[in-house]
Amino acid sequence: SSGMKTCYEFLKKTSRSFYAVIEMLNPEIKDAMCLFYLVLRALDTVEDDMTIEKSLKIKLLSQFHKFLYAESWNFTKSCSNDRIVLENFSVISKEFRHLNKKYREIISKICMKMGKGMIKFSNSSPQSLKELDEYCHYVAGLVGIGCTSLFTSSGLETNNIKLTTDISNSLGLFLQKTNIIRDYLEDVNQNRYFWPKQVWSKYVENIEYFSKPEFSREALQCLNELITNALAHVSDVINYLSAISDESVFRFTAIPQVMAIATLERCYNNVLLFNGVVKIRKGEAICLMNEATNITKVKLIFMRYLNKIRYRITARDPSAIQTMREVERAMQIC
Ligand SMILES: COc1cccc([C@H]2O[C@H](CC(=O)N[C@@H](CC(=O)O)C(=O)O)C(=O)N(CC(C)(C)C)c3ccc(Cl)cc32)c1OC
Repeated sequence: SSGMKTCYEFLKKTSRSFYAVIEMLNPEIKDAMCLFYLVLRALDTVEDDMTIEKSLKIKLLSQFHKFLYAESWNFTKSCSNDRIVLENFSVISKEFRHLNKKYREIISKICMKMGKGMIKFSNSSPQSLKELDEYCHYVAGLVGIGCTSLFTSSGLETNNIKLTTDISNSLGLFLQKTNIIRDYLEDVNQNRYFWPKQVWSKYVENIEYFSKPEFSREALQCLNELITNALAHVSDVINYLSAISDESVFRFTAIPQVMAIATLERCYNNVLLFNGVVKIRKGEAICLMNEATNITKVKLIFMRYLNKIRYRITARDPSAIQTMREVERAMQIC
């Protein structure tokens, strides 16, 4: 339909690389996944927009799942780069209402839970590793759980006994923690602090000090501790991908995960993260997209990056033993 074509245009504008990945999906769930992504992007845009007055933001987050059924609802007061999905939300929600009921129920339930979780963290960022897991569950783990429900309810993935809520949650946490680790400088520059205080306060008095050269040793120690925490999810990621049977679902799910392990490896013990953005090169990303076609190749990709991290672990790093343990545990699964 023309409405769906417009939605794919929105997807292309909000995330070129993810647009390419969704394009590969089985036609049975392609539209549902495109709309799921756009609806989540709209919700995330509300949460991210610091110009929206607090009480209005809380109302929007708690009501969001109902806007899916509010025919003409749009939000024109956002100044975010992704405001296009809010200003044209009525186009997205119209297509959403044409989806099969089983997909609509999954998407609206995830939005309701995510909105509630975002409200819970609207006044304070995660203070501990436990709160970081809780926050990441709300903004990313629920996405993994929602995607898994779409895969299984579509009939494309039948052995859903292995695709449990817990390991689906881990896929989201692995991606979100990698983004939080990678985006240290961008977030701190916007006064957004996702690195838990209980961790960074072991190394410095103020998280901004990590960008000062005289604190680069402490910065690296904190960075390596957070990367070690993220690596604990790798075994769930590999177990999840091992249980996928549909080829297009496999690629759609595996590509972001291999990007994440490559990003974590680039970030490990890398002081450049505190004064610039550490991203994998375009060429490497394209290679990874083409390589992540089956579980054997994905295990080899993970082994390659886990080995590169292992060779860079230095004995004087306080997390060295824990990092080695997580890397070896992950390598055993691969
Ligand atoms: C089984 O679970 C999944 C299977 C496949 C893909 C994703 C996951 O991958 C993208 C991949 C993506 O969107 N990558 C970005 C690159 C970047 O963010 O740097 C992009 O391509 O723009 C991603 O990052 N997020 C955002 C969250 C991490 C918050 C979940 C995301 C947002 C909405 C949806 Cl429907 C899906 C995803 C899954 O979710 C875990």
